[in-house]
Amino acid sequence: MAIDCMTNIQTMSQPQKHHHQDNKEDEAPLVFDASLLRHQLNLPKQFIWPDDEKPCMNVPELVVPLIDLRGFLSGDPVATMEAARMVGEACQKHGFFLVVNHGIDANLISHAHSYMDDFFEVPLTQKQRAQRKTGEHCGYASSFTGRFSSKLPWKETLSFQFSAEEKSSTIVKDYLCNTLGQEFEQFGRVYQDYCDAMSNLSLGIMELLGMSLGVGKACFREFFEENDSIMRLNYYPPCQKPDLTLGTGPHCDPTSLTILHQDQVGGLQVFVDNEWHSINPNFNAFVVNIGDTFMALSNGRYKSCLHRAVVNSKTTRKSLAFFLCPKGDKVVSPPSELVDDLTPRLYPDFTWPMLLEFTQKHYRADMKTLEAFTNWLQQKRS
Ligand SMILES: C=C1C[C@]23C[C@@]1(O)CC[C@H]2[C@@]12CCC[C@@](C)(C(=O)O1)[C@H]2[C@@H]3C(=O)O
Ligand SMILES: O=C(O)CCC(=O)C(=O)O
Ligand SMILES: [Fe+2]
Repeated sequence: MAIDCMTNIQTMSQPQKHHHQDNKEDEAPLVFDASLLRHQLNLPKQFIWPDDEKPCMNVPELVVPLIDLRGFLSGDPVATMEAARMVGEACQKHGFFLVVNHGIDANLISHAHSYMDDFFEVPLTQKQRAQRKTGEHCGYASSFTGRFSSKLPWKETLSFQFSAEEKSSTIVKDYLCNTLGQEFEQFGRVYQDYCDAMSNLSLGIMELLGMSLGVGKACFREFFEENDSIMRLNYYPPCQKPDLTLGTGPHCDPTSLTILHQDQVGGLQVFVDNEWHSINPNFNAFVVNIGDTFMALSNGRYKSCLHRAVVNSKTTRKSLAFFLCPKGDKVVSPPSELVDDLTPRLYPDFTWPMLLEFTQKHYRADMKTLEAFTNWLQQKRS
């Protein structure tokens, strides 16, 4: 069956029912164990996506600027202005861009990918030591079986909290060691270093975003200096029917800025101009995208764009996602320079924990999240 790649946005904007609301009692809870599922001829129905959301594999490549950060990182003013201009242009269009010469050690990136196997290739029961609990966003999740009962993603994830509050925080290493055991100490160290590097890089990108919006380089850098971010390891096992399911369903990141590193397999797609486009792998580059929280901080000038990941029948795919989030007590409110009679406030003040609570409890994040969240806040406040 040929599936039209022009997706029906209306369908994707509906809030999704939670598992406990629509799971039939006579159905055994589903467990995503790739080592067992790969021997089944057919996918369990929960993984089969509706026709208008099924993936298309051969999609056009998205034209995204490749932004060279070398000049910016070494303090060259001309190169910095050019990088800021390119960032601004991409963020007004779709919110996705690539950065190269970003200063992150290639060995650290390689280790961050290879250490994923140490975790995801152990038996399910061992991974479940870190089981993500309902209502929480950290820990191990095999698909999202505990949260949703349909349109399940073909993936496993391990997520953990990062805090940039203290200079030498070991929050990532401690969490991983404490939940997975002492044998994961080196594993913990790798992701602690990786998160430290990502937090640093995101502060640099915040400078460029501030310059591009005409509010100065310090504005957003200072706002995010004490970030409480989320790191997620995405592990997509091969799937016998990749044309029926998705690795990550269409969504907009509710967070502020995402820095993603994908391996050489490919699968990331972005919805631009009513069509899905691929962002092809490039080991030297990080894929950066604006999330809903930054869209609100920019008073809607910069876009948080719908994206998804497709899977394939041959190879496991891995991606590393660092989701920059403001510290919990920071009020998300656009700088006054971005608000005037022509461009009045689009969203009310909020804090990141409020938006996180909303998306976790009430909504699967999509293009209408901020609108739905605004209505929910207004109802709650009246
Ligand atoms: C299915 C989903 C998981 C997610 C919420 C979402 O609806 C789409 C975005 C996902 C994400 C990415 C950033 C971190 C996270 C906690 C968030 O706020 O949005 C996760 C959500 C999650 O894992 O629950
Ligand atoms: O794996 C990918 O390429 C995308 C993952 C993603 O969008 C996410 O984790 O929010
Ligand atoms: Fe995402």
